[in-house]
Amino acid sequence: MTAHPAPRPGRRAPQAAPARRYSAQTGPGHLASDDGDLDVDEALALVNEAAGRPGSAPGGPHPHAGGPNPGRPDSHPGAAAGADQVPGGRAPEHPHPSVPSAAGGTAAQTGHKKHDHPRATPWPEARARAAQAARRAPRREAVAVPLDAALGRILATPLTALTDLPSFDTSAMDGWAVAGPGPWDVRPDAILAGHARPASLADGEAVRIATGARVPQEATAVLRSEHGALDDHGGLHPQREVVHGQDIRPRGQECRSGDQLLPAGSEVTPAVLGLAAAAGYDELRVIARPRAEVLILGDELLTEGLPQEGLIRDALGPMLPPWLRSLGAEVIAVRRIGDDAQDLLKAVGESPADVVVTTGGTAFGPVDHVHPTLRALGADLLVDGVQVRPGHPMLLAQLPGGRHLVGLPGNPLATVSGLLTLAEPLLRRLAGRPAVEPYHAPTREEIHGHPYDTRLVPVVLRGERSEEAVPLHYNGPAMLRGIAASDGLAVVPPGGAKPGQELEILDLPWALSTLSSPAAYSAGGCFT
Ligand SMILES: Nc1nc2c(c(=O)[nH]1)N[C@H]1C(S)=C(S)[C@@H](COP(=O)(O)OP(=O)(O)OC[C@H]3O[C@@H](n4cnc5c(N)ncnc54)[C@H](O)[C@@H]3O)O[C@H]1N2
Ligand code: MOO
Repeated sequence: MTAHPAPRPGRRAPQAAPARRYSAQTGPGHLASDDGDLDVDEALALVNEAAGRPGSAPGGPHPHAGGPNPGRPDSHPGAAAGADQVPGGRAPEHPHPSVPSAAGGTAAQTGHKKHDHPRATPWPEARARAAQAARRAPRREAVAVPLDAALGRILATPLTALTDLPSFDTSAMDGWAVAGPGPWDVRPDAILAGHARPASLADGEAVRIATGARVPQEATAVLRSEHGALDDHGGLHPQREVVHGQDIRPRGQECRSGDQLLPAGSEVTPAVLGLAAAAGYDELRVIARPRAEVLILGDELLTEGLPQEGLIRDALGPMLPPWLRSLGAEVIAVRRIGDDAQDLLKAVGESPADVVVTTGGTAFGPVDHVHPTLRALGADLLVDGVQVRPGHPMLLAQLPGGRHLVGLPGNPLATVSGLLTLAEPLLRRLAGRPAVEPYHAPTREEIHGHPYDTRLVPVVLRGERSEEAVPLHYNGPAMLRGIAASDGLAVVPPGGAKPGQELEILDLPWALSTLSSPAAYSAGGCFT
């Protein structure tokens, strides 16, 4: 993917609604820091401050934020908007028939006033609640890790120089260290990088020196090899004017011992690793990663081979762990639970994870055990359904002890929707990572909307500066074909979007990395 348009300023999170509670459980939760390390919020505030943006939670007030859900309908054809949809109203170019959108207008236009899921939370508020849940979670500890394990982690303490840099006066060039005005008598020895303190240099003397070597205290300049000429008697003559101090890097030029190089809350990038090593670090104190356990539900899932006899391949076991890691989590286990209520209860109840992520079983079918499990455990339902398509049965609960459970719907694109809506803000915050700045792009085509719910539609970003979002086919809840070829998900407000309308774009976590390329689009265009 190419560069994004300039991101819009961050937005503030609205006040979260009170949690719906299965039983009288009190959430734990504080983030007060009682030692020198910063807690996650403090670190985030610092990073946001350094970046000149207001403290923001993902999915703050949203242009399409609905008010409280008006009530329960008997039924409405708009529910079909959760089914396989065709952006722009065009027929999909694939052999499987799609259900055409029945939600081509706003709620007012279609006469629908109610929602089929009475407790569903508006999409922007669901994101804000997930971020807020992380703020109330038990404080994340700081851990010391060796440099080679710190990549991608978040600094729990400022990176403070443990030494002056450079730590001695250094030659910036290969040439001669000279003392006083030339010509100079050249000494026979040479000073190389890594050598201990060099012999002193008398006025009128020069000595060969390598880049990075210690400059003798008496040296007044370094003359580059290409700027000096040797005569037959060992005399060195400058070929151009020599300025006092030239090509000497004085000790402490970059920093003094104790200087703050980076604030707490910074992400450890390869460059930060290099800086930390140069500044004397062997290990870094970083925010502990939230531990996630993935529970894959469903008796119909195969882990290898071709789908057969009504069984299908598990698409989520391979997809979720790397996705969760890219959001800052440590994935401690991926378990296949099947459709057994007791197994699920035991697995969730005994999980040592900070965040249990389940797939499937969120709806109300005969073997959908997530709700009964949460009820049995006395969990607080923070989000129970979201006004978003696909993925509306997704949920977020706080388990006793302050752990969280993200219930992702089983339809694979609905799973992605749940990941971006609930898991992303929760894990990002728990991991101490700053919220991603929202950005927008105009849609090239009309995109049909759901009458009341937000839609998340896979798009590619076109144009030299990725300034235009092009919706992709194969965006049905059970399909991954569109998302696999996409740069991100467009947030389509209830009622849909007209050509040219600016839409928020949710990045995929790898979209900005070197893994990303617009090749999927340019390779054939069969997805749009
Ligand atoms: N009566 C209603 N039924 C359903 C509704 C509804 O509102 N009323 N909502 C539908 C929507 S929308 C979704 S999304 C699903 C959510 O269902 P669950 O979370 O309970 O998921 P399952 O029923 O277990 O599975 C749904 C679907 O996804 C397939 N699946 C599950 N796990 C995987 C996996 N690991 N890899 C690939 N595919 C997976 C599963 O086979 C089903 O086809 O509920 C609708 N029903
Ligand atoms: O439409 Mo469901 O929400 O398939 O995800």
